[in-house]
Amino acid sequence: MWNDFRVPTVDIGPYVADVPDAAACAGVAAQLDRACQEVGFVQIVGHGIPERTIDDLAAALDAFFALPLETKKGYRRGPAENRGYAPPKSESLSMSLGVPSASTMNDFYEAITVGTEASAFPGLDLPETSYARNTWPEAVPSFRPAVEEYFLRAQGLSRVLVRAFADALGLPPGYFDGLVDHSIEVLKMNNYALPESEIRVVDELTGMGAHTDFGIVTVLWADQVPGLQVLGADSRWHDVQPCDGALLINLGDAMARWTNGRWRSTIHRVDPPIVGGRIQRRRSAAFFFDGNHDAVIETLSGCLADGESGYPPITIAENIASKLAGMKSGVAPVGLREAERVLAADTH
Ligand SMILES: O=C(O)CCC(=O)C(=O)O
Ligand SMILES: [Fe+2]
Repeated sequence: MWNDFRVPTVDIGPYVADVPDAAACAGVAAQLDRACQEVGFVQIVGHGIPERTIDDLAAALDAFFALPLETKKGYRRGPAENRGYAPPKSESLSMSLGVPSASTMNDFYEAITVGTEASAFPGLDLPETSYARNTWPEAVPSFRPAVEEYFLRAQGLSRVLVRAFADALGLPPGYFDGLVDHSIEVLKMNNYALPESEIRVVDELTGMGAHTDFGIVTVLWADQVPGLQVLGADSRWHDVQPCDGALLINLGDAMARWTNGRWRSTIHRVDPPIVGGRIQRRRSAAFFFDGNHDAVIETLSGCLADGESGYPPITIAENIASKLAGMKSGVAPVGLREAERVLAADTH
């Protein structure tokens, strides 16, 4: 495996501080700019999210996924609503890029998803499609408070990150604030586990298919079980595991579109981690900070190449809807340039 690849670590502490120090923030912004151009994945330390909050999230996730499958299935929602429980093999992430998986089998993760509801913004009359009501699993009473606490923290960190991104891109301070003040936010908690009986077909199994994330930035908590792989600029897949105490972040489609590809919406996937012939259970929680549903993503003037952009304007909600249709219903979006990158990647 190619060893030059590294996910840079950035201490976001100066931006989280009560009284930010301008020179320290400028240093952080410069590091972010470099990391976002070269890799599109960053390990964030100094994020200020208490260890206890993260431990409680992990415990909530464990308690939920330990429920019997039939109980969990009671929390399913329709394919147009990005909420509730998704059983193993009910979704295919590579189809969000329009790329069918080689095995034609869906991804084996199971997930439960919650997000910001329209009722959080009573004056705005937000559409239920992007801001659907949540289904909380009442069978695990500790789930909701633990997940809500983490959700608020991840939201706070995302808001800090987009302020740092504006600085890193040389934009006016707070440039993105008006585009994220009623942001679509979704926390997708993933469990990669399989019954013993299914392990024989391991060659055909995909934990989560290759995809880019749909929004602005994702805050990704993952345990340290291997499996996550990132497609580097060298067209090879690289294993990524978070360091102790770090949260991964990665950029989504909106950032690649705004910057005309200067910043990378990095393709990633999850392979089944197999140790001693057994699939190891792995858990993650991806907080997607997607931006206002009605914000138009149009390439920043400073990022046009000879006045041109490779990406036509699109609203945040339109982009997400086309991706979800691929992932949940198999309706492939067409002509996505990232699909070519997946097809060109080294197959190992
Ligand atoms: O499980 C992981 O580490 C990645 C999850 C992910 O990429 C996603 O939910 O979009
Ligand atoms: Fe992802």
